[in-house]
Parts: sequence; C-alpha cells; structure tokens
Amino acid sequence: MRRTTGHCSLSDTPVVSSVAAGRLPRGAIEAGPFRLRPLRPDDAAVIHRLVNDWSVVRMLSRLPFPYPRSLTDDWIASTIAEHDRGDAWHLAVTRQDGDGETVLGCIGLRIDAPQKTATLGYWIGRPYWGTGAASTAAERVTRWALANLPIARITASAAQDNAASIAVLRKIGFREVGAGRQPFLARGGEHPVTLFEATHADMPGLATRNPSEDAAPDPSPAAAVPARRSVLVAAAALLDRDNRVLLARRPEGKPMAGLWEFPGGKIEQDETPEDALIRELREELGIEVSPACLAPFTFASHDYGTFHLLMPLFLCRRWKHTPTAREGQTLRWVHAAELADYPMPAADLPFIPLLRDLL
Ligand SMILES: Nc1nc2c([nH]c(=O)n2[C@@H]2O[C@H](COP(=O)(O)OP(=O)(O)OP(=O)(O)O)[C@@H](O)[C@H]2O)c(=O)[nH]1
Repeated sequence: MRRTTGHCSLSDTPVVSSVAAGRLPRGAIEAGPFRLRPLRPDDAAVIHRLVNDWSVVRMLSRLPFPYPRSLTDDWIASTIAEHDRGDAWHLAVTRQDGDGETVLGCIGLRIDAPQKTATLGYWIGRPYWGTGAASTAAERVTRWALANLPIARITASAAQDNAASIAVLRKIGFREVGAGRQPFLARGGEHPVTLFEATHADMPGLATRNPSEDAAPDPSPAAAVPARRSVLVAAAALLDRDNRVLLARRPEGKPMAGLWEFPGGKIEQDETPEDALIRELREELGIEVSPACLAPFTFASHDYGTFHLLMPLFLCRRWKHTPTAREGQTLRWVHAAELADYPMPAADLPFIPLLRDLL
C-alpha cells in the first residue's frame, strides 16, 4: 500500500526535501462528523479488511489484489516515518459511533516541497460509500494544506471509470487539467486517468497565500491588476520528416507541470499569434521559423475555471536549427497514434483525433 491511498493515487514524484517538516499536525483534525487522525499500527487489521476489497483496490494504482495483510503493517509504519520527515501526511478517516471509533478509510497528502506541490489521495471502505466521508475529508485536508503549508497547488488523479472520485474532486473545487494513463496493479496494465489540480484561487473563501514565506509583496502596479479571464496562447505542432509531432513536457514548478503540450506560449499585447509563436519557439527551442511556414490548423477554446484558454494551433514542417530544450522542458517526437499515451492539458485533448486523421 506504499505511496497509494486512493480512490485517487499519490504521485510518483520523489520527495526531495522536507520544508513541510514540523508543519504537519501531530494530532487529529476535525472534519464535520468525521475525525482525521494519524494512522496507528493497531489500525492494520481494519484497514486491511476495508482495502482488500476488489471494488476499492481496482481504483488504486499501486495495490495488488488480493492485498497481503503484512503489507498493511509495513505501509502504516512507513506513513509514520514519512510524517516525521514531513514528506507525507496520512490520516485515518474515522467517525465516532456510540462509545467507539469506526475507521472508514484513509486520506493522504504527499508533499514535494521544492516544487511547492502536494498530491492528494484517498479511499473509503465500501460499507461507508455515500456517507460524505470522501468529500468532507478531501475538502478539509485540501483547504488545511493550502492555508498552512508552503505549497502553491495540490494535484490529484482518478481513474476515468471512477465516477465517484471524479465527482468528489469536482465538488470540492479541483479543476480538471488533463488526462493521462497510469498503471493499475490489481487490474493489470495501464488505464486512463483524469488529472486534477487546485490552487488557493480554486477554494472560495481561502485567502490567497504567497507560498514563498519570505517573498516580498510585489509593489508593481501590475500586481494590483486582476488577472485577465481570457488567456491567448499560440502553439505549434512541429512535424518532422516521419510525420512525428514534437511534444514538450511542462517543467516542474509551472502550473500543470508534468503534462505534455505543444511548444508555444502566451501572446503578448501588440503581438500577432504568429509573432508570439515565432518568439516562443526561439526562446523555448532555439529554432527560427518564418511566418510563411506556420499553417493555421485548429484552435482550442477551453475553460480552466480560473481562466479561459483560447489557443490557435499551427502546423509547421520547416524551421532552422535543431529543437533543443532551453527552459527545462523534456522534448519528445511522437507518432500521432501514440499521442493519447502522453498526459496532456485538458484543452489539448481534442487535438489528438484531428492530428491522427491528418498524419
Ligand atoms: N504552450 C502551450 N500552452 C498550453 C497548451 N495547452 C494548454 O492548456 N496550455 C496552457 O496555456 C498556458 C500557456 O502558458 P505558458 O506558461 O506556456 O506561457 P508562457 O510560455 O508565456 O509562460 P510564462 O507565463 O511562464 O512566461 C498555460 O496555462 C498552459 O497550461 C499547449 O499545448 N501549449
């Protein structure tokens, strides 16, 4: 059960340092009728009984089925060590029933301090589905973490056939940012997942917090100007001689980090989409493109909740110099038939069948 707690699963992101150490609560936090408290070794039997259930395990990416009892003990021990290091915060979701406490499931947050990101995962045992435990616990942990930890965003993913978990994430304010594939051990092979993200701006009533504790307030007049609702971005599908498309993986630290996108960027004031794209391709990839080599292909119009993206996509087959990653991104030439294997921002998903038909 290591590193997975969920209807949603925790990511593979390695934890590099532990800025959050000492900030994670040692005790329980209340969440409406539920209580979220640190896991204890004596929870193993009940946790094992709840999670070793096909309908739960099939939604968790890294758990085998059947799930051996001994792994539960190891996993609980590892969660305690991770909490002490400030790397992750795993809690039992519990409810007071009469004189006794009932354990309903687990919720966890893995913290990647250098990237100011945390990943949420959770699962609830089948007898307690429909009690509101998942959404109440997930909302409480998400809001607590954004308000108290030095992080800028929380990510989560859910199997695309996990309608309950997707509904929970949407209900509590997570935005759908893309789609990808993840291995699911119990089911075998990779399965499609929906990727979500939440920032302070997504949580009504949560004060926007500067995740860098020491950063000085931005005194520039621009800082007082509210962000524009529509964001204009120009992007290119660069095609090589084998009709492969160049994808760039967004570097850590940027919103939607880890997703594969088409090179490009925001259109500045007074720039045409072509000017912006030529500039971005030069800055990001070190290539020179002439306007005549940019063929308008299609566009994306997608509401990300906090902003609406309008993005023309150009096709380009000719440029000077070899594309080189200049901004920490990872580049890959991909055949159209394989595009669906790369997790992409939600706005880009309609491009996939169009490119498949074209190429
Ligand atoms: N370049 C690019 N951006 C995309 C794609 N799909 C998509 O949703 N976007 C979104 O469009 C916006 C582009 O912003 P960006 O961060 O790349 O722009 P930029 O290079 O000007 O960056 P900056 O604002 O950090 O200077 C981001 O919100 C990004 O997630 C895509 O295929 N290519």
